[in-house]
Amino acid sequence: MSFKEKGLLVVLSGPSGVGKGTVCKALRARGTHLQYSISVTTRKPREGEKDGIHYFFRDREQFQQMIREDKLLEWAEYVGNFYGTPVDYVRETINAGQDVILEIEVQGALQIKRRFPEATFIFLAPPTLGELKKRIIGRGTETADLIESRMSVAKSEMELMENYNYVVENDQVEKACDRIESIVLAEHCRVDHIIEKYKDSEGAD
Ligand SMILES: Nc1nc2c(ncn2[C@@H]2O[C@H](COP(=O)(O)OP(=O)(O)O)[C@@H](O)[C@H]2O)c(=O)[nH]1
Ligand SMILES: Nc1ncnc2c1ncn2[C@@H]1O[C@H](COP(=O)(O)OP(=O)(O)O)[C@@H](O)[C@H]1O
Repeated sequence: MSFKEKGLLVVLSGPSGVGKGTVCKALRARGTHLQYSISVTTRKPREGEKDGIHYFFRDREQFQQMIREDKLLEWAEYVGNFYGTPVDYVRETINAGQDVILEIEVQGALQIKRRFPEATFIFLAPPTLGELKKRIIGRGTETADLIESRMSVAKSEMELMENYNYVVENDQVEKACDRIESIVLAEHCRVDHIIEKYKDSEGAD
């Protein structure tokens, strides 16, 4: 019997500074079987960042046009810049049977929850709020004022944890990667995913 299995949409989110970027980079380095969506942003490229590799860098007018043309699965304004996920890539990759991971902030994750509830939502959590603060300070990208406002945003973002299917503590990067890999494996065996797979295969021998 042959059947076509759709890929999963995995949404990895959590407060700024928790380590989303670091964990995604480590998953890539491991060669974990996931496809990484490239977001569109209006923020300026940082040194070493390339268009079409790290982000699609666009101006505000181009971004607004993508919203009008319904080309974004979700989008959010974050610290004065816009970020969004191109919908075509996600749809095509999932339909081709491959799993896609999105590394996005929490507002965007909540939009996906409304539009695409069957996605797998993983909240990356810090071991403690004190540790989160240390990481934000350690990254050195924020001024003292901004650190306090990031922390108050982070506290309210922590309360959104209940909207997710899984919480992964990012105590150690490699352990967090192990947990995410286990979740993806388990999601492929979920009964509703399997039933969908057989429905889609009706008529196949
Ligand atoms: N909603 C949404 N958030 C995104 C998207 N792409 C990146 N982000 C988030 O935007 C935030 C800022 O990203 P970035 O400017 O690259 O800075 P950094 O990740 O904090 O170093 C991070 O929390 C990202 O996870 C997207 O397509 N949609
Ligand atoms: N498990 C971890 N233990 C200690 N430091 C970490 C861990 N994960 C990430 N970090 C550090 O925390 C800071 C924020 O990580 P980053 O990936 O930029 O967060 P985010 O993408 O969620 O904003 C970085 O300096 C990173 O090296």
